[in-house]
Parts: sequence; structure tokens; C-alpha cells
Amino acid sequence: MKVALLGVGGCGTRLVDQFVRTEQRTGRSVTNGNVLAFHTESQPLSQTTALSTDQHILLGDTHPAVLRRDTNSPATDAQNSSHDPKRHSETSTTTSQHSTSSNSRPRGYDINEYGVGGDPDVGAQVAKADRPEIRRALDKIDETEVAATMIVAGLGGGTGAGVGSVLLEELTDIYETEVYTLGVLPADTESDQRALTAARGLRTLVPRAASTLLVDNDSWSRDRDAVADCYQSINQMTVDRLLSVFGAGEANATFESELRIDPADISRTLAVGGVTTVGRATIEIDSNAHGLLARILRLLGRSQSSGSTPVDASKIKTLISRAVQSKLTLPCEITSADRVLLILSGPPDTISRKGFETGRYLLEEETQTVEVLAGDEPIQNTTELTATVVLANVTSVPQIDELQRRAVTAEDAVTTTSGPSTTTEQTTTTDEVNSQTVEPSADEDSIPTEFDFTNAETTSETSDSTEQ
Ligand SMILES: Nc1nc2c(ncn2[C@@H]2O[C@H](COP(=O)(O)OP(=O)(O)OP(=O)(O)O)[C@@H](O)[C@H]2O)c(=O)[nH]1
Repeated sequence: MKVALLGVGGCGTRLVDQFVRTEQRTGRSVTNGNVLAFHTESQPLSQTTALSTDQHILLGDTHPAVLRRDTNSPATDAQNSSHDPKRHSETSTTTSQHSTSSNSRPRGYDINEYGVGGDPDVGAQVAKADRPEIRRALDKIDETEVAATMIVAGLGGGTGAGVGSVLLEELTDIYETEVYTLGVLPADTESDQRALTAARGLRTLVPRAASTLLVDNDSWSRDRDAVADCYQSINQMTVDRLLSVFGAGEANATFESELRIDPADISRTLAVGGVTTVGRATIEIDSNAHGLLARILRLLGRSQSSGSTPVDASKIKTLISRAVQSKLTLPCEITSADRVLLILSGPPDTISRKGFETGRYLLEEETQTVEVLAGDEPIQNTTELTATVVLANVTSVPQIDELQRRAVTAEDAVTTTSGPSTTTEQTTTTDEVNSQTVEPSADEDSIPTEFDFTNAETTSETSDSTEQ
């Protein structure tokens, strides 16, 4: 299934850049070059290696609260300096030392000095003010080449949640095809303010997106005190899963397979909406039958073997169990999934019908759902068999409940220092996140009502500064 990827903010930019690098390295193509990166800060854009400058969209040039890095100062590694959890807490209430109008930013959001300073309301304002530029950038996406679009962002980020939210609104208005989101949840060691931004980002994105795939930074960090050091590996595991899901059915069809995955199965699985999580596990298979030497011998006619030794059904069962039990992008109670998709990728004919049916039966049993779609993806030149499992519309997710709890703490802290919030209750459980419906915003220029990130005082502060 061909998909356009739109990275937003630092996290989104790094993820889409890594996705394109992986496409280039593996020779697989999902995006066909339909990739853009939106940011309010230039450095993360300039640090991409697989995207061209044409694919960089820098927003917020005219917004007074957007802080630009001094181009004469030595470049720092944005990833390590801006996202060190310790640094977040140290700088969370400081004001910037740089000469801009960053004083117009509401208190408590200034957790990354540059761009929108972590404030999703400013992010949303910037995106609304720069709508013409966003539309011009979207013209670069060839809608006829892709079946869907995915917005990719760190949900704890001011740019990710703020700009991402407006971008989603824009895309769902103009695109006929599905718009998915991929959101990264902040780690426990990050500030509660990031948790609040992410909780409200979820509340905005999930009901509007066709489906929201979530990645939990906490579950994938080897070192909880240095989560940013794990971004590279978390990003690669995310990219590998995305490529397994959307790349399925796109591989060269030299090898026919009656079980071959149909891209329509992917959209059908995701069509239930809500929160999606993806598991994946891999095993090495008999390298004698499938390895390079065996393939060369077969090509030279020196081997009669077709190389099609089916993998044991019990091995496939173990593989799928591993994929759903411990390797989900967002851990959840798997029985809460509405629909399930299983993709088995590996050398042609390694997956026997028996192995396949055993795998499907296992998933039906473990997830207690009869809506299990399944298919295989024959891949040449590999000695690995991979099981990818997509669990759609999961509703029992401890990490989201914990995020909501932290969001309430952060909101209470803001309310205590700034007076009562005028917004309605804004934090929810996973069930509520999934079931909420979105009212179209009445006024084109207003922030969607469900995306009210700040209390009345801070909202009016930033609005005033925008109008100056
Ligand atoms: N997995 C992963 N998570 C990241 C990465 N960069 C940031 N994050 C997460 O995403 C959140 C938002 O960070 P950014 O994307 O850099 O923030 P932003 O959207 O650019 O906006 P600001 O908050 O204003 O900096 C962080 O709090 C982390 O939880 C990354 O490269 N990989």
C-alpha cells in the first residue's frame, strides 16, 4: 500500500528521514518520494540526510513567539540537547535567554527553547497562520500515487501536537483518501507538561484520523534515564514495523502466492479507527535451503531443491506469540482489539497453509476476535521469517491511562498557578479517546474546540501577541 508520509516537529522529521533511508537501503518503496517534513525550527530539518531541501517546510517565520536559533552560534545536536528529560525539568519554567519575543509564551511550556518552545497552542496558531504555505507544500504530494497519507509526530511536542493537529484538519478536509496518524508518546521521565500535551494531542487526533498508530517511548527505551539516547533504535523499530505493514503487497510479485496479502486488507483492518498498535517478531530459518549459496546453486542449475521448505507450524505459532506478547509498539490488553491483521513475510513458499492457519487460529484465540485477516508476503534474498501483527482499535492501554493521570497532575498545577481553567474536562481514558466524535470547527481561523491546550489566561496572552 503506497502511503505519503508527513513528518511534523523534531520527532516526526527524524522518523520520516529514517523511513526514506530504510527504503533506500532495502530497495522497498512505500512512499514513492511522497514525503515532507514540517517544523518550526530549522536545525532538525537541516540534519536530515535522506530528504531534499524541497521537502523541508519551515513554518512560523512571522509568528512572534517562534524562537529561531542564532545561526552564528555553534550547532548543537538538537536531538540530545532538546530532548534530554533532565533538561526538560530543569528548563521547564525558565525563560529563554535569547533575544526574541519568547516572553509572550505561556509559563510552563518553555521546555525546548527553539521553535514553538513546546507550546502546542503556539504550534496550532503557527500552522493556521501559515495555511497557504502548508497548502503549497501539500501540492508536492502526488495523491494519485498513494492510497493514504500518514502524519508522523511526537505527541508531547509543541510542533508535533499543535501543527500536526491543524495539518490533520487540513488534510481530512481536502483529501478523499484515508489520513492516518503515527504518534510517539512521551516517556515517564519527561515532564508532566509533555504528558498533558500528548493527552490533548490524542484527544484531538484519534477521533479525526482514520487510525492512530502509537509508539510508546517508555516501553522501547533500554535506559529510562537516557531515553533520547534510544531514539535512533526506537525510530528504527518503528520504521521497520511501518515498512512491514505498508510494504506488504508492494513487493515484487515474481512469486505468486495464493495467500498473498492484499493492500485492501490493511485499510480494512485500520478502518475501525481508534488506536492501533503493531507487533513484530523474526526468526532465522534454515539458511541451507534459503541462503545465498543455495540460491546461487539453484540459479546455476546445480541444485534440484526449490528452496521451498515450509517452516514448522509450531515455529510459526511461537513466532506470532512473540510478536503479540512482547513486541507491540504500544503495549495493551490484546483482547481489547477490534480487528487484527497478520502478515507473514519470508522466502517464497516457506509458509505452509497449515502453518498459516495455525497462526491465524492462535491469533483468533489470543485476541478473542474473529476479525483476523491474514496474508503472506514472499520476499526474496532473505533468511528470515517475520510475523507482523496489527491490532486495531485497542481500548485497554495502561500507558494511556497513566498519561491521562499525569496530564491531570500537570493541568492541576497550571490551574493552581493561573486560576481555574475555562476548558471542559480534557483528559480521558483510552475508551473515551477512541469513541469521541469531532465537530467541525465553525470558524476557519479558530483552533478546533477540542484542541484547547491552554487555559483562558495563556490563550489570550498568545492570541494578543499574534495580533501585534
Ligand atoms: N521515538 C522518538 N521520540 C522522539 C524523538 N524526538 C522527540 N521525541 C519525542 O517527541 C516529543 C516531542 O519532541 P519533538 O518532536 O522534538 O518536539 P516538537 O514537536 O519539535 O516541538 P517542541 O516541543 O516545541 O520542541 C519528545 O518529548 C519525545 O517524547 C525521536 O527522534 N524519536
